[in-house]
Amino acid sequence: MKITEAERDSFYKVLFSRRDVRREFLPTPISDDVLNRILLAAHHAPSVGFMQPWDFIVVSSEETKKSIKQGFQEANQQSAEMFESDRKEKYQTLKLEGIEEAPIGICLTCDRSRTGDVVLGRTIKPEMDLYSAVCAAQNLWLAARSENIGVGWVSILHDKVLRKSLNIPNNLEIIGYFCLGYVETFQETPDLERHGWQSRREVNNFIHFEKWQK
Ligand SMILES: Cc1cc2c(cc1C)N(C[C@H](O)[C@H](O)[C@H](O)COP(=O)(O)O)c1[nH]c(=O)[nH]c(=O)c1N2
Repeated sequence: MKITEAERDSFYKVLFSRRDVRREFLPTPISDDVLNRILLAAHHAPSVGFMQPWDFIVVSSEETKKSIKQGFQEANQQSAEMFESDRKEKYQTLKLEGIEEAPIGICLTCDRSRTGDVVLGRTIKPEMDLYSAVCAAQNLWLAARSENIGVGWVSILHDKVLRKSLNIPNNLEIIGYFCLGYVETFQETPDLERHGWQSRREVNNFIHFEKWQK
């Protein structure tokens, strides 16, 4: 199956207009059909040895979101302390989650023993299963964007908060917690760039030919 030029352009449009969303969420519900398409897209990510090591825990309960939000607030305070003066002040002005505003949260986990101990492709580099689960995260993010749904990855959370709130067994690795919701608009530039925290760097600085160069 060949991709037409128009389809290619649509794909890049989705990819380049994807944003990490924390503040623009609308309360509009996400239908089961839409959610299922997004989760199916995530499930079609590549995975080492075709392990498919992921689970997706879909959260819509306000009470659960509240307990996760509380965990975020604690972790965020702790995180702010790690930055020096000016940076710390700036950090405290950033909005770094949309846990309660987003109609749906999804926690992505990785079952490192899903297909046994010895896995094709993971024999030498054991972290490959975690990377596979992250591929599912990216698929989810892009599929959501193609549905005009914003996604925000919240990693300022201790695992124990998610384990307790979502009943996640200790043998599962927690990859991430994602906030999903329709948005009024997708910003053109990342939040961190618009708020002067970090800008996009020039891609040519990171491309090397033949050998790595300083
Ligand atoms: C693994 C991981 C973890 C996080 C993020 C991303 C990724 C990949 N990002 C989002 C991040 O800040 C964002 O992707 C960059 O700023 C670039 O912006 P766009 O995603 O292009 O909008 C993120 N953002 C945020 O507000 N709170 C968070 O806890 C996190 N955590």
